[in-house]
Amino acid sequence: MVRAAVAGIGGRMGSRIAQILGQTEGITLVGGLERPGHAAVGCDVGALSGTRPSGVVVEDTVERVLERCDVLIDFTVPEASLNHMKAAAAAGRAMVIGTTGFSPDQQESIRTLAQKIACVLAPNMSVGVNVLFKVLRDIARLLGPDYDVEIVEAHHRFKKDAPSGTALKLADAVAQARGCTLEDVGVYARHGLIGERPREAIGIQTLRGGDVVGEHTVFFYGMGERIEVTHRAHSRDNFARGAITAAKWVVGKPAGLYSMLDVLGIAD
Ligand SMILES: NC(=O)C1=CN([C@@H]2O[C@H](COP(=O)(O)OP(=O)(O)OC[C@H]3O[C@@H](n4cnc5c(N)ncnc54)[C@H](O)[C@@H]3O)[C@@H](O)[C@H]2O)C=CC1
Ligand SMILES: O=C(O)C1=N[C@H](C(=O)O)C[C@H](O)C1
Repeated sequence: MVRAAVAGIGGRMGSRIAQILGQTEGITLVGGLERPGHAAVGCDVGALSGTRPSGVVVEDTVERVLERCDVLIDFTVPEASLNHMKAAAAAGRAMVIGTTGFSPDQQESIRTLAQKIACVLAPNMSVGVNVLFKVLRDIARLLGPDYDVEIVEAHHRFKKDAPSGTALKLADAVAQARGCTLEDVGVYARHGLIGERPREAIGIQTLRGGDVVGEHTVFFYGMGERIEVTHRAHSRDNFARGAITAAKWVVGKPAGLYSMLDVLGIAD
């Protein structure tokens, strides 16, 4: 039985993961972590997962949580996830990180820490989006440079980072397929007399509002036709199930940084 703990257990994703974990075989919720002062601190973890009270409460220090788990599932904020990963590396515990919005320096730190522990890092844990990551490369390669790529993502009003981690990874997949880097061709805003569209640009636009769970569309605009590929999340359950699948998969794996493509067995 895999022993999992959830960081950010009082949040939108963390609370849903706790509930679904309570109904999943082969894995059990043994701990929860929240930021100091959060209302969930001190609450019974079993009650949060919809099972019977366990006598284990949500903590506000990561070390105490790591003592009793095999894997820490983290959906928090970038700075917290990185601190949790440092602690997990010191304690020798695996991690699943769903948090998005890491800076390039923070991503580099994650790569370094993953030399010590096994870690699944994925901006989107749904099966659909991960299949899209793969398929998109083929579409981009087959269409070639004559098709203009624009990506539009929409999320709820509470989301803190933009563009979404998923949109950035979709854009990166297209850039790689075209033999360039997102750093060179990403266009994140347009305003004013900006001139004609550079052929190689990959536009990434962000919408925020209401309770939109998560929507991503990749447009391939040609002359006289276009392809639109859209993924819509109907709820957070697919992300939560993906995170739990990743947690069961990563325990016992050699140290390294893994993606959901590895978990799903569809990596190149
Ligand atoms: N990879 C994926 O499939 C998905 C990733 N996400 C990402 O997950 C992250 C969280 O998203 P939501 O759950 O919607 O946000 P949220 O704001 O509802 O939850 C985040 C939780 O983390 C807690 N937190 C903050 N600092 C902490 C600390 N130092 N220690 C422990 N807990 C701390 C907050 O109190 C909050 O309860 C975001 O970066 C989001 O983009 C969201 C959905 C799916
Ligand atoms: O913050 C969210 O809600 C989501 N974030 C992820 C991202 O940034 O890509 C994934 C999902 O779309 C929901």
